[in-house]
Amino acid sequence: MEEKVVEIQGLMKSFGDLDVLKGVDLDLYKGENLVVLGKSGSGKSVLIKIMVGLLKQDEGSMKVLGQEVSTLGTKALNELRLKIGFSFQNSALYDSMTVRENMEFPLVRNVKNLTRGEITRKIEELLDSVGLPQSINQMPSELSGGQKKRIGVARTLILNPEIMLYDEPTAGLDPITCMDINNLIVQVREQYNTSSIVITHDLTCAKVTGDRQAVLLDGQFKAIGSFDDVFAHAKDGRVKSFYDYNFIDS
Ligand SMILES: Nc1ncnc2c1ncn2[C@@H]1O[C@H](COP(=O)(O)OP(=O)(O)OP(=O)(O)O)[C@@H](O)[C@H]1O
Repeated sequence: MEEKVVEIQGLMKSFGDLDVLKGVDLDLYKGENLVVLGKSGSGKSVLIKIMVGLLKQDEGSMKVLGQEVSTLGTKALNELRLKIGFSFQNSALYDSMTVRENMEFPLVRNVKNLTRGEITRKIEELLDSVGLPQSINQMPSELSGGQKKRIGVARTLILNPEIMLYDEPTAGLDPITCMDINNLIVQVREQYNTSSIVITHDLTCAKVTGDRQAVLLDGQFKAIGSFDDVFAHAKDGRVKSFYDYNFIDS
């Protein structure tokens, strides 16, 4: 049987009168790229925050790597978070640090007893994987938006996460750079054997990167499956309209 790295069952979360998650069920399998689609305000970030223990659900279960997140204490939660790589929408590089310093930062903070040589080798290997070995001494301000995203992904990978979370990875990029980032997401899974959740509004990104698509609508996943199953044969009008309103270059 396929191993589940995330298991979500009956998850509910409200803020006052606002019911955001109304019984969410979803599994992420080891080694898969799962795309989460949903319009703005549908609860995608709330779901991710519950996954990394920044918010607690009202009801239901969120198991990550076999552990019920809401029951974890600070130490166990910090250990779990180290296994989850979060690639932010704006790439979240420190502007005052070079690429090398940006990459070193999570390593020095979280991994003890690494020699200078080991740190440099690791940084060079990852910059190579994202196709930017020459950028090591550059400042973020000298990089394009797409290059910053690549460095952001490389920095996230430096702690060998088991799960990658990509938040709007192609937002604000031109179509060719979007394709580069989509291909990078596919490559990362193959090269590092990560399991990933890709949050996006971009259906081309969804199609290229996702093994499965999950559409969050009205507080629940209304459709989960392959791109064609979810969209080509969409029965729910709201899932279909999500497709119809997006440009797709297929
Ligand atoms: N801490 C909070 N307190 C109160 N309401 C919140 C809180 N966090 C989120 N919400 C509300 O929950 C709803 C879902 O928000 P969420 O950020 O998950 O949306 P999203 O799907 O990630 O949207 P986007 O695509 O725009 O990022 C929104 O109506 C938001 O205002």
